[in-house]
Amino acid sequence: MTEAVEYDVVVLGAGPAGENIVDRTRAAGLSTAVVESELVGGECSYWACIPSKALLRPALARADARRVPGLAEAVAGPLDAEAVFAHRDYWTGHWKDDGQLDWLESIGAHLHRGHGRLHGVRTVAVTGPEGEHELLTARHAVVIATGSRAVIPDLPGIHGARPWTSREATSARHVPPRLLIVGGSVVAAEMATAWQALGSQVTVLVRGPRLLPRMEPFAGELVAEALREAGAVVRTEVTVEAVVRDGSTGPVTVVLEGGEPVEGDELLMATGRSPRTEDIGLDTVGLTPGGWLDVDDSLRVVGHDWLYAVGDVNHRALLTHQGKYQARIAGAAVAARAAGGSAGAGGVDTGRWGAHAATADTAALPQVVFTDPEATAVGLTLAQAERAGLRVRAVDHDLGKVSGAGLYADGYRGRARMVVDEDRQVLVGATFVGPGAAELLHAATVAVAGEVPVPRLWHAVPAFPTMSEIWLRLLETYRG
Ligand SMILES: Cc1cc2nc3c(=O)[nH]c(=O)nc-3n(C[C@H](O)[C@H](O)[C@H](O)COP(=O)(O)OP(=O)(O)OC[C@H]3O[C@@H](n4cnc5c(N)ncnc54)[C@H](O)[C@@H]3O)c2cc1C
Ligand SMILES: NC(=O)c1ccc[n+]([C@@H]2O[C@H](COP(=O)([O-])OP(=O)(O)OC[C@H]3O[C@@H](n4cnc5c(N)ncnc54)[C@H](O)[C@@H]3O)[C@@H](O)[C@H]2O)c1
Repeated sequence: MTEAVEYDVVVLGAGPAGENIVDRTRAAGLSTAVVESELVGGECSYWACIPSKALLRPALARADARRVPGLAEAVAGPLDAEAVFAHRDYWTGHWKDDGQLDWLESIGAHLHRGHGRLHGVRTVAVTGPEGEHELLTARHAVVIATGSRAVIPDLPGIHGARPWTSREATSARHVPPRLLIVGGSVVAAEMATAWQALGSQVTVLVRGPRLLPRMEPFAGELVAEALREAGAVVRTEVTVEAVVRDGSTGPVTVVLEGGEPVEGDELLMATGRSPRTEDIGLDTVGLTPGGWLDVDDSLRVVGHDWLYAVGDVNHRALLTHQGKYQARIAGAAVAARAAGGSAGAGGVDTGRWGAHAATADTAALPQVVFTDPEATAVGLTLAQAERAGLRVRAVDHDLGKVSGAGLYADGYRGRARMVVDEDRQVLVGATFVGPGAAELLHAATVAVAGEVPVPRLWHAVPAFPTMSEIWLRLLETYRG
């Protein structure tokens, strides 16, 4: 081990959350090093958001075009899978991180390639690609941004069956004739949409009663309906008991409870994530390896005033934009504390919606699921608001009844809901499901995070004829 190199801040993991904390702490004038064991840009850039959206965009564009009179006939044919893969490969930078390295250099951050582990308080040990060792110390903070990985449940036969995880599902170079997907949440719904459009016969095996269980029930129902119309099989309330695959290239069989076999050519396990914390030296600072990291609202690990955790690893919200938000908040908090501010005193504001509190993680969390139809939501669902003890009223409206939606697509199908806190007269949640609904979401995020009073929303006039007129219909329904 060579002599320790000292920085103000050391970041473990250069995914979107890690990159953003580097950016914020550098902007505050702190010296920052980041340790990365794979590719700078993280899961999101190479095996998650970016490649999945590159695969989905042609599928959604074709679905939209097929609903436009005068255009539908021109897009009746199959997608050109090779061209779609080439588009995906371009967006992942062909799984090289050169572009991100240029950016790190341009902001004066130091990259240490290798596997990082905590080595006691404010210290990180790095094992490089050739087995070389480095020791980094941090004057102010160490930030853990090591993300998450796919979980494969321990079913009989599963490992010999070489299932796909989200990594293979986003980077595959061939279209399997039959793709089985186990899971019913976001990865399952998006990958079913993409691969069915690319030409696979997709079967989704959902343990629960519907797709997208964290959203309003109508979201999963509309997405399942559309998947079925596209030719996919969506089965709910089924339990997978075992997986069988003989040989290296043969078909794979999923055995359901009761013994029913379901055969496919590939199997995607879209069954959730676990934190990458089992081998990052947590035990050297009194924390338990392998778990999600418990943080306060300024993203500081509970009980450690020098240790922060941002992004998936803290389990507050497993979304890129939210990890980046946390990184902006934590970066500002690290800088304020380094400048001498302390909690409750000058410079550090950890109150609700304060500069150093990630309040939106719990009060205004937005998500877009890029299925056909798109399923988008911010804040609380009706059920979540009721569970939180709020006195709420939900109002729904058919999105297809708005002129903008009708013009967008023939036979437009979609639905919207807003959840109003009756005591405070503000929105605490909103959901829009329909083709093109992704771009409706941010207005709702502003209304929820801004706690805009419902009477004031009447003065936010949506342009005619856009889909945003759904806001007027929701307000009218609410007024009765
Ligand atoms: C298929 C799929 C699609 C998704 N699509 C979206 C989407 O459209 N929108 C969205 O908001 N979210 C999406 N997500 C979620 C999103 O990918 C994650 O929330 C996001 O990547 C988390 O960022 P992160 O920086 O916390 O972690 P990661 O992106 O996982 O990055 C962590 C980095 O840390 C590195 N690392 C780990 N351990 C060490 C160590 N010991 N030493 C050094 N380096 C280490 C890793 O190599 C990695 O580069 C998707 C997820 C999946 C699986
Ligand atoms: N567009 C987006 O924003 C986007 C896209 C993809 C992923 N993500 C994020 O990535 C994270 C991971 O997504 P995900 O869908 O992999 O995980 P998830 O945790 O959202 O859902 C996992 C699902 O798998 C099911 N499951 C678990 N074990 C099972 C088993 N043995 N048999 C059958 N079903 C089982 C669970 O019931 C659950 O519904 C999520 O937090 C998601 O928000 C976001």
